[in-house]
Amino acid sequence: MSTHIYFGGFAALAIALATYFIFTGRSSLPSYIPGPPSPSWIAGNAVQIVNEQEKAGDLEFSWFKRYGATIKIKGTFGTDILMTSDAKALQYILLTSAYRFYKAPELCIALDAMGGPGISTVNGADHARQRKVVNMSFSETQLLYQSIKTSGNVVNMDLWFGRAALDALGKAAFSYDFNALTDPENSEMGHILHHFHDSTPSTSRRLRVGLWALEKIPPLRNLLAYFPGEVHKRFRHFQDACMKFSLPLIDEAKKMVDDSTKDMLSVIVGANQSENPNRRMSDEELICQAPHILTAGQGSTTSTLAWTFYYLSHDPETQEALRQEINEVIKRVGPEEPFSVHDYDGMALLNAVVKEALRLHPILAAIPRQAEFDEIIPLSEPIITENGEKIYQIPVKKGQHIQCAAHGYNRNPVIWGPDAQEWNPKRWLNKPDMQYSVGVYGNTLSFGGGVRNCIGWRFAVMEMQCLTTEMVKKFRYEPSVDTKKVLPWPGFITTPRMKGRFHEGPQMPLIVTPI
Ligand code: HEM
Repeated sequence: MSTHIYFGGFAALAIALATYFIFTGRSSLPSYIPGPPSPSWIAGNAVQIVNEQEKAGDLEFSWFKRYGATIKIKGTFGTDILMTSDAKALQYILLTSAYRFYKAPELCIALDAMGGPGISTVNGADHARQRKVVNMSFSETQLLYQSIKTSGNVVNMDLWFGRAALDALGKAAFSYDFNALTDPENSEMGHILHHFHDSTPSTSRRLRVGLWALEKIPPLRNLLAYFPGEVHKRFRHFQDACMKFSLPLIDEAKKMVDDSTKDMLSVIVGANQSENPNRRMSDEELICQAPHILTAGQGSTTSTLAWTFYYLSHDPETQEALRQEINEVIKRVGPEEPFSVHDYDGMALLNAVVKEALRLHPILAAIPRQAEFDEIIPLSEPIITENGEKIYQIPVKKGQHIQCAAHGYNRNPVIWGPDAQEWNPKRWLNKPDMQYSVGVYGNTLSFGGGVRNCIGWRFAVMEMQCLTTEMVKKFRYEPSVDTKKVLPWPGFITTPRMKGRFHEGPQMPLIVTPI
């Protein structure tokens, strides 16, 4: 049976390839847009971004430095990709145009394989419908977080933050205890998520070609269920674990008559039931929200927190100033009183530290989009052609693939100044208004932008404010001998990993001393 399926799959792939090369032109973008040479016709520059750099973003920076803020790179089978770190172009693509640029199909297929068709992978009217219902859960949620425990002198802060972020998300999103902090050995979800992105090769040529084929020949997606690979098994395990805990919660929430439980999932279920029946999410759509919230919310917050403490450990002056800021709030509100949202938002240095870590380490290296119509994209940094002409607008055709470069924009010196590559939280203390609006928090691209920006950004910021405050109040941080070997690994999401020891999972080994 499966031999027939694979044979059929390969035959369809061969036909699609032949059709593609006969009927499509090779270059979809104007020839004056500069860009790096492609090392591979099959996989293009896209594979280089993950395979040929030690630190996420370095390669893209070298291209932007050489060719300008908007460039052309190559995707699978020689297709053109427009990659931009230009503020005006990003504002146009992500905010002004809303659903005229869809999330790129390649990414939706990969995310579907992880968590099924939920809010992160649907487009257009379906996205607007799901987003409306899911949005309510984020406006009503109170942040819950665990008390802090450490086990020794050198602590893998990424592992620790991963557990804290999972438990906080479990309580706030599902009123469910994953016991990642209290019983880490037996927390199934804790284990799955800590190694979730290990070897997720958004990297290899095979994967690129596979995603290309799945995009061009949708029936091939039915074969995914038979795929034997390790990564795929991990995703299936994750989806099964999500079903196990979320199905009973959804059933219970449907029966609830009052709205006393304010976790995200029950708010989503409740909001869905009060929706016009034609606009309601189906049970399948409801079930898929849990894996999407977990995959989108846990690793991202964990890595950002790990980098925040990496920089604080290297910057004792800021660490101490932050401790003082925390102590001033404690003096004002009282030693036993919890800080309010207003207190956290009023802590200038705390927010500067969180914004600077987010700016330097966006979780998604690029936010991929695809034009749904022919478009003219405006630029603030012109392309200068070989004969010196300045180009301020680029025409793109329906179907054009675009990469909104998060690293590139977040460290673009035209926007952030000559020290854009450096850790400098003070830049946020007196920051002038920016000319273009791109992102929701500090105007970085780290939470995306526009109609499908990060729905959990406020939750993530609160979580990072709370955990950073608690951890700085109680402990002091210094780099360990291994800290300098930690690199931002450019996988499906960027995670901190030890050089040459990627397979061990995300790590941030710091010396932690109780105060
Ligand atoms: C530091 C933490 C986080 C970062 C850096 C981050 C980043 C992002 C980015 C860049 C996107 C946009 C992707 C795109 O446009 O293609 C996104 C979307 C999303 N995020 Fe986050 N995120 C974080 C935390 C969270 C949390 C805590 C949650 C849930 C509790 C969450 C839930 C989501 C969801 C559901 C989407 C899809 C929204 C949609 O497509 O409408 N994120 N996130």
